Amino acid sequence: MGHYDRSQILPSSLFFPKNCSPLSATQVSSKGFGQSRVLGYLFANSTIHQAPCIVAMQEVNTKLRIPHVLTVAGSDSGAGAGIQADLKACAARGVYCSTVITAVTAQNTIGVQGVNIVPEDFVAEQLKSVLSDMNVDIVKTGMLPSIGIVKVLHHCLKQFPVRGMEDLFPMADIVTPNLKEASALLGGVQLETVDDMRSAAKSIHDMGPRNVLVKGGDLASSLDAVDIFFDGDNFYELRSPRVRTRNTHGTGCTLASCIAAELAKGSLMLSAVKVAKRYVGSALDYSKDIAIGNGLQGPFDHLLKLKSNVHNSCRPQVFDPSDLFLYAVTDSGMNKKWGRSITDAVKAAIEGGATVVQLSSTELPNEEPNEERLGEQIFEGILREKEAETRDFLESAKACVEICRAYGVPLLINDRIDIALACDADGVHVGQSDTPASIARALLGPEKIIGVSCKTTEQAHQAWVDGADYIGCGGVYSTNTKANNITVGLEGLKAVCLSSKLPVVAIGGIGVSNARAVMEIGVAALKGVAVVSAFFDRESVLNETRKLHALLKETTSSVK
Ligand SMILES: Nc1ncnc2c1ncn2[C@@H]1O[C@H](COP(=O)(O)OP(=O)(O)OP(=O)(O)O)[C@@H](O)[C@H]1O
Ligand SMILES: Cc1ncc(CO)c(N)n1
Ligand SMILES: [Mg+2]
Repeated sequence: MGHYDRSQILPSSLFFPKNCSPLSATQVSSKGFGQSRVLGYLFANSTIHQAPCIVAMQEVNTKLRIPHVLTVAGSDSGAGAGIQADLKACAARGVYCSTVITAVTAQNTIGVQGVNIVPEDFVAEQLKSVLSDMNVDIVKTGMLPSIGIVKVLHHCLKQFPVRGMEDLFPMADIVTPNLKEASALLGGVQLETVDDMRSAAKSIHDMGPRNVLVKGGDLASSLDAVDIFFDGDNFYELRSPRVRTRNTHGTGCTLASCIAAELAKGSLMLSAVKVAKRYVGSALDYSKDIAIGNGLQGPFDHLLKLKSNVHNSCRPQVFDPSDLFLYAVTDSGMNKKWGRSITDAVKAAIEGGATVVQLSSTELPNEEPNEERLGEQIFEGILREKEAETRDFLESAKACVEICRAYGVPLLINDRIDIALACDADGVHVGQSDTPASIARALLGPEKIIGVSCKTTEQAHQAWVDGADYIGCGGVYSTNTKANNITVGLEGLKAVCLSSKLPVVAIGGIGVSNARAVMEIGVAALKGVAVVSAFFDRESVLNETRKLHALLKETTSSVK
C-alpha cells in the first residue's frame, strides 16, 4: 500500500471576494502543480449560480438565515483534518457547513495510507446540488486532488475554464499557505525565519491575492506560533503561545474554515484571521492531553469540551429524578455558626445519604436562621450568597464539585450560572426572579441539570416549557413567617405535583418531624424533600442526614 506525505496534501487557502467577476482572472499555467500536488482554496460565493427565486427567499428569511460555508475538500477517515475538521470548525463557530467531497482518504494519526479520488463528474454533480439550491456565502476548498477537479470546480463556480490553480490567485481574498506550501509556491525557497515568512508573504501577494497569511505552525525555530499576515500595505505578526501537544493535525483546515466562518458572518479579514487563530490556539490548549491514535500527530477537539484538567468531563450527564430523594441545601451562615467548612458540610451530608447537593453560600450575619424564609430565599433567588465574594464562592464551589464527583452525587449551584459554568457543576437552581430557566438552558447547554422554584401550577408548566429538569415547590411549612412569604402548604404542594410534568422536590421547614406527612401526599411527581436547617443548623450534619434518610426510606416503602 502506498504511503503519502501529508505535507503534500496540506491545503493553502483562498477566499474570493463576494462580488468578484470570474472574468477578472488571468490565465496562468499550472506549472509546478502535478496531479499528486494538492492545494486548497477558499472562495467567496459567486452568486451567479443562485436562481432569482432563491435570492428572493433569502430576503424573506433574513432573520433566520444562518451564515453558510461550502467546503470542497477531502475526507479524512481519522477526522482530524479535511471535511471533518471543516464541519466541526464551522459548527463550533456557529456557521452552517455544506460539503462537496473531492477525495476519500484512508488516514490516521500515523499518516495517509490511501487516497481515492472522486470522479470529476461526480464532484461536479455535488457542486451543482449544493450551489443550485443552498445559499452559500463562502466557498472554502481544501484538498483538490487533481487539476481536473480544479477545472471542474472553477467551471462550476464560474463557468470559466482554467489551466491551473494560479488562475485563482488574482481573485483571492486571502491565501493561507503553511511553510511548505509557501515554499512550493515560490519555487522551493527555504523558509526558516520570521523574516523569510515576511518576504514570502510579500512575494505571494505579488501573485494576486488581496491578503496573504503565511502560517508558522511548522516553524521549528520559534517558541511562539507565529503567522505573518500581509494585506499589501502592512505586515502583522500574529503571535500566540505555542501549545505543547502532539494533537495538531488539522490546524490548517480548521484555521481556514474558521476564517471562512467569520467572513460568512460579516467580519473584516484581519479580525476573522485573529479570531480564527485564537480559536485554534484555545482548541489545541483544551485538548493538548487527549490521546486518540498511536501515531505522531493526533487530532484535537474542535468543540473545546475535552478540557485536559477535568478528568470526568466525558461522564454521562443524565438527570435522574430519584436524585431528588434527599436534597441537601447548604447554608454558609449555619456552617459558620457550627464552625464547619463548606466542604466538611457537603461531605457529611453525602455520607449521611443526601442524593443531591445545592450550594448556597448564604450569609446570615444579623439574623437567626429561618427555615421557611431560607427556603424562599433559596428558591426565589433573594440570595445572601450574592453578597459573598464571587472568587470565594467559586473556590468553595470547585472544592465541592470535586467531593460530589468523587461520591457520584450531583452538585447544583443556586442561581449563579456563571459559577456553575466556571466550576463545571452539574447544574443550577433558579428562582422566579432569577435568570429564566430558558436562558439558563441556552447558556448551560442540553445536559446540565436545571431546577426552578414554583409555587403555582402555571409556574410549573412554564418551567417545563423552558426546559427545566425538576421543580422545587415550597415553602411547604411556615416557620417564623415573614410578612411577604407565601407558604403553599401540603395542598399547594399537591396541586403543583398533580399538574407538573416535571419531578418535584418539596422545600420549606421540612425535617424528621414532618417529612413523612409531606411524602404521604402520595403523588407520583413528588420525588423527595429538600432540607436546609434540619441538616446544617444542627451539631452533626451526618447524624441528621442519616436519620432523615432512614425515615424517608421507611416512608416511601410504606407509601408504595
Ligand atoms: N502548537 C501550536 N500551538 C499554537 N498554535 C499553533 C500550533 N501549531 C499550529 N498553530 C497555529 O495553527 C494555525 C495553522 O498553522 P499550521 O502551520 O499548523 O498549518 P498547516 O500546516 O496548514 O496545518 P495542517 O498541518 O493541519 O494542515 C496557525 O495559525 C498556527 O500558528
Ligand atoms: C483530507 C485532508 N485534507 C487536508 C489535510 C491537511 O491536513 C489532510 N491531512 N487530509
Ligand atoms: Mg502542518
